[in-house]
Amino acid sequence: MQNCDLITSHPEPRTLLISRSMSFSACHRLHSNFLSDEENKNIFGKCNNPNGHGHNYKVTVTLRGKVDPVTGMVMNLTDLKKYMEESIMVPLDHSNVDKDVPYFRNVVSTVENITVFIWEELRKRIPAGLLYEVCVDETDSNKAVYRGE
Ligand SMILES: Nc1nc2c(c(=O)[nH]1)N=C([C@H](O)[C@H](O)COP(=O)(O)OP(=O)(O)OP(=O)(O)O)CN2
Ligand SMILES: [Zn+2]
Repeated sequence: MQNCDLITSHPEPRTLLISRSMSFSACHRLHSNFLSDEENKNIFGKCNNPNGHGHNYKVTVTLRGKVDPVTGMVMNLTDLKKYMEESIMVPLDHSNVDKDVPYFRNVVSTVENITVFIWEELRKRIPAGLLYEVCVDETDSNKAVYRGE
């Protein structure tokens, strides 16, 4: 047995988490079509201002899977980059989330719902069972994490 075999040999392929991050900029307004103007103002406060406001969102996508013994990869991170560009950058970057993204026509653009939207978009593209977690930082203080439950 050679030295490199000693390092990598294991009875079964090892299971790891791998992650990639990407940032996008967008504006939004917290507003529910199912509430009155007064209720919207009471619940969402300054974030209900009709002029909207913007964020630089940071999204981290984590996959969980077995390392292919030949390639040494759970998934090629360059492929993950492509899936993230299609799922995050194309629909959301430099958008007015509430007006430009049909999903948010009747869904409030909270960081929770944006995180679920991104999960659903990624799920259409990433091979079954690999997507583990989507984390969206809306500000330095506010974030949401979704694992598909
Ligand atoms: N559960 C949620 N609550 C709030 C969300 C959200 O997405 N989910 N979003 C907002 C606002 O849109 C905004 O993004 C953050 O508001 P806030 O934390 O009040 O931001 P500040 O600029 O005041 O940040 P400071 O940390 O106070 O500087 C609100 N709530
Ligand atoms: Zn906001």
